[in-house]
Amino acid sequence: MDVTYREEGVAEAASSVAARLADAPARLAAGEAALWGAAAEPEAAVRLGWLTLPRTSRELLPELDKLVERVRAEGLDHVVLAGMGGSSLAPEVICNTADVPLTVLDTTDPQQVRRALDDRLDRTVVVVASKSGSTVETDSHRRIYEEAFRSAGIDPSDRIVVVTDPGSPLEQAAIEAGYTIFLADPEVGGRYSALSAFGLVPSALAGAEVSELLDEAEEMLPLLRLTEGNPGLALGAALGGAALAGRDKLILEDQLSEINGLPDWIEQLVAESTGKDGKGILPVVAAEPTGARDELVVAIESDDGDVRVDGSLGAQFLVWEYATALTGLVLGVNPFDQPDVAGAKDNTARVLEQAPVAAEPALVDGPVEVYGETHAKDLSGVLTELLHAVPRDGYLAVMAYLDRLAAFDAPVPKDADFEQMTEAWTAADAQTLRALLAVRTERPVTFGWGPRFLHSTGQYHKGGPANGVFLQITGAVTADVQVPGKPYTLGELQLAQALGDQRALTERGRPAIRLHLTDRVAGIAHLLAAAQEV
Ligand SMILES: O=P(O)(O)OC[C@H]1O[C@H](O)[C@H](O)[C@@H](O)[C@@H]1O
Repeated sequence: MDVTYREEGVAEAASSVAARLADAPARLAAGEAALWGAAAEPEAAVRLGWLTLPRTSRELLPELDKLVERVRAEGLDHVVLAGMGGSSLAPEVICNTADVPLTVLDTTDPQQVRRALDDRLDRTVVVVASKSGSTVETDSHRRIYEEAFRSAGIDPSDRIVVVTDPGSPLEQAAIEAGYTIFLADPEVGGRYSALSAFGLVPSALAGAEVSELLDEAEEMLPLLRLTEGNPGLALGAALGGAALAGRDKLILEDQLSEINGLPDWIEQLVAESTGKDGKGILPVVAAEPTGARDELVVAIESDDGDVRVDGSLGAQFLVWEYATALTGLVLGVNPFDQPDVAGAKDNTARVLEQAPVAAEPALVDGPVEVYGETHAKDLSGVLTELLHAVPRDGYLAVMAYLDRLAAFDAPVPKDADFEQMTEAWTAADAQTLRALLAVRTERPVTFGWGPRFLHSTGQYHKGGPANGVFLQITGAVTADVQVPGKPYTLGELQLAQALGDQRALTERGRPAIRLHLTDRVAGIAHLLAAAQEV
């Protein structure tokens, strides 16, 4: 694994924190929880298990091999993973990189959940992954799949595999239901769990060679003890040193990498670990560098950045975790907690408990309703206003509570080639808004699918520097899905999550506008057209 500084400023920034990090490798190797200060010590004391996962996770392999064999023998070839944040981001990268199919359910969008349910239920195995065992999205997916299996005459205990921490409410429910259970190491936090049962179980079921990941990570262990030639130290010093020097927007480039989708995983790790106490590093995924003075560009396997990081996927996981833990040390934050995630969750619960109040939109422009404080007269005016509201050192976050696969439903001309298909998908994709707005501002524009991002950048939005401006997108639900045993549907939960987060943001004085698409397809087209008029 190699970490190369390609720019003088980075080398200087890294060396400016070298003294502070000098004894960190030895103290980390000794598992010293006091490294991050007295306030963080109790949490750190039960959060350093990731340092030994390349060895300890091998215990899982025999049991996992047996499960994979059984599932194959039964002809179950559709693997669905229900899990949020740390419980699904690593398997997503592992499976994309290994080119094995995995359906990730980290959404409350009824349309997207229906897609998964309608896909080969008779050949589906579902991994329900939740460390805490109490995450509402994952609990809903479990209930929905249990009912779907039963209605199809399938015994859920033949099809549901649970990954959770010992003693969680999910473990209890799984024991009662007779599900196959993999217990994870409770001394590993969610976003540091790539090489634990959370990363390995779904990936192995989907067909990835997970023991190779452990080999790749294990090769790093001796290097991570060194003060010279330690890739984790080199990366942590660059991230932390650059952030202290004002370069706290981390542009992640992976266009030329054979690892597929690592920036989404890094995004959660860095945003949740550093974005708190008004400090932190904002990861920016899928964006072009703009050359702004607060940017640090890290490129995976390419020369397109200020820092170049080369290495296998298993090595990348461990080295980024190590680097992030050190970055927390440099910034003076606890890299193992997520103090501002709970607020949005509490607000969601409150919204669900209240009788629905029909709020009046501030403005309606075609199929798009605008909620929140605005003086604009139309949609492009709203977008202009938001862009102008971004502070000099700030960012705009676009958050779409929609079906992330909907763009692929866009009609493509008959006999279309790949380029024409891509054009049709891009024109129907909410993500395109990010790129359209990015060319109209000097500041970074991020994009997240809701509620997925709530378990990732959501922490930074609320806990990090107060310089974000927020644009939510929600959409009308035409075919909702009831959550069995709960008084709400997925559509209601999804909207409550958006409203809950909007409240959490506005309570902190952050500008937050919600655009509601009364017709999803027409709404996206209208919104993208409006962005082009800005
Ligand atoms: O694995 P779970 O307990 O379901 O948690 C899933 C996610 O929930 C929260 O949002 C945390 O902030 C994340 O770090 C975590 O990965």
